[in-house]
Amino acid sequence: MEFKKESVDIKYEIGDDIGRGQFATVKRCREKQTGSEFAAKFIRKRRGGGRRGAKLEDIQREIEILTETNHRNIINLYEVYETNREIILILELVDGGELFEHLSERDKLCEEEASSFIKQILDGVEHLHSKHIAHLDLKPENILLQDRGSTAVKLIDFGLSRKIAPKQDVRAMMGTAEFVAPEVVSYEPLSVATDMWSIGVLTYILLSGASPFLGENQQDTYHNITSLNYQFDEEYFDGTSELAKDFIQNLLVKDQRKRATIYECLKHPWIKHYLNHYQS
Ligand SMILES: COc1cc(-c2ccc3ncc(-c4cccc([C@@H](O)NCCN(C)C)c4)n3n2)ccc1O
Repeated sequence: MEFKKESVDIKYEIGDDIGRGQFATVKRCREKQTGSEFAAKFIRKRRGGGRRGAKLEDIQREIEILTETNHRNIINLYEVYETNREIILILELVDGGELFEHLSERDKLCEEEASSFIKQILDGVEHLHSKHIAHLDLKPENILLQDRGSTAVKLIDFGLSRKIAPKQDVRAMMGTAEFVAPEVVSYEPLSVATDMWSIGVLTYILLSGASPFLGENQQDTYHNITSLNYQFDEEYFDGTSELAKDFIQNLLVKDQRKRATIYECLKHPWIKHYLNHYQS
């Protein structure tokens, strides 16, 4: 995708902030010609030897991934602008807020609803994994709802995503402690299976409102992850089906080769069974 050099203000009216990343701000914007609304992600470029700002190669990686993907559960990228200080991504606007803001109004979801949300996340992740793309930052704030009152899910923030060919050795220490897989904590090779662990953590939280590995501090959280220190507390999981727990247990597996794949998850009865009752 070409990086347009003219000012973004010619075509778009820039609105309020809707979200912030490490080196980026996401703002609402409106195309002047049509009145259509979009999200504009302003990413500060790293300049000189400094550490502030995003590396151009990381920005380009997200753009390549967003350009290659085309799926209803993955955010759509329309245009890219470049100034000497910033790269600006013009993206599909997602107005429903974070899935977990929706959850916080409910404390926890019934299994049909949780299964429907997870099914949509699985559909988006299946599209990524079929192209050997790992998201590597699947966490609640990167799962948005299309509109208020909608149950349509969109995955955002591909800032840490990587194309990882099978057998390729990619290591990195990144992501948010609560959701990272043991191989991230131990700085071992990552793969698309790293996303599957995060889906296990997300499912656990959607069903219980509790976070399986969260400790007093990052150290404790990492230790809980590498020692598989989690349980289905009766206090939170009373009444949760064995199928749902089996789905989670197939994902919170230390050896990534033994972890359920996206394809196995899509065939799991906890996903298939509820599909009939609760079309997303
Ligand atoms: C943050 O990085 C990305 C954001 C987006 C993106 C695209 C469309 C879009 N519409 C709305 C949002 C967005 C981004 C961040 C936060 C929020 C908002 O839901 N969070 C509300 C804050 N909450 C704590 C009140 C909404 N986005 N974010 C896409 C790619 C990215 O790498």
